[in-house]
Amino acid sequence: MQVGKRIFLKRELPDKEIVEGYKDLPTSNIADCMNRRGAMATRIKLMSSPTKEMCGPAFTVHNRPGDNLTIYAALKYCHEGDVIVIDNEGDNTRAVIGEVMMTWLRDQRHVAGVVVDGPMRDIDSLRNWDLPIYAVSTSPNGPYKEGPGEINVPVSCGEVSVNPGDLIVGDADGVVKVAREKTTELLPKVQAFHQEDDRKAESFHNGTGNIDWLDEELKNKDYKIIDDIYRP
Ligand SMILES: O=C([O-])CC(=O)C(=O)O
Ligand SMILES: [Mg+2]
Repeated sequence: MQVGKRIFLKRELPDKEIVEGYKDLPTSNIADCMNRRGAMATRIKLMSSPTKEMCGPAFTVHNRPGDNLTIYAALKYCHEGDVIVIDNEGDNTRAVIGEVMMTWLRDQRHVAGVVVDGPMRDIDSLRNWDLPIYAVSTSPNGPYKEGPGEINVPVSCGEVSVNPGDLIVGDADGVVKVAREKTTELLPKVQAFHQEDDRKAESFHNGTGNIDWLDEELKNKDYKIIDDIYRP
C-alpha cells in the first residue's frame, strides 16, 4: 500500500456514553487530571462562537502543507459527531479550509467541530457560527488540491500527537486530547476534580476558604518576605 495516500475508513472509537460524560467538563480540568498535560499549543485558537463545548472522537487528516485535496476526502468520509483534526505540517502561507467546506461539515455531516493546525479563511462569516472551529490564523490565500495526504492515521496537531478515535474536547480555553484507551478511567477523576474546583471557587467567594498552606510553602521554597521598597 502506498504510504502517503492512504484513506482508512475505520477507527477504534471511544464508548459513546463516555464521550457524553465529558461534554460539560472544562478542558482545564481534563488537562489537570492528566498531570497538566494534553492541551494543544496556544496558537490553536477558537475562531467561531459556539454555545456548547466541542467533544467527539478524532477523525484525523494529514494533508500536504497548504493543500486540501485530502480534507475534501474527509468531507466525504467523516461521520456525525466527529472532530476533524487537521495536521498541516506547520504551514502558515495559505488557508486550507473555509466557509464552503465548513457548510458541508456542519449541514451534511453534523460534525462536532474542526481543529486546523494552520490557517483558514472566510472568517467574517465563520466567526459567528455555532460550530466549534479552531485554527491558527486566517489568510486569503487559498489551498492547492494535489495531495498527497492521509486520513485516519496518527497526526500531530498543536504539538500533540492524535490517534484516530482519540477524544478531542475544546472550549474557550483551547483544545485537549484524551487518548481513547484512557477515556473511561479518566472520566470519574475529571468529574470529581470539577466538583472540587467548583467547591473551592464557592468557598473563595463566600470567605469560608483560605490559603493557609501558602506561608509554609513559600518558606520551604526559600522565598524572602521583605518589609521594604524595591531599590535598584
Ligand atoms: O477554496 C477552498 O478550497 C477553501 C475555501 O475557501 C472554502 O471552503 O470556502
Ligand atoms: Mg471560501
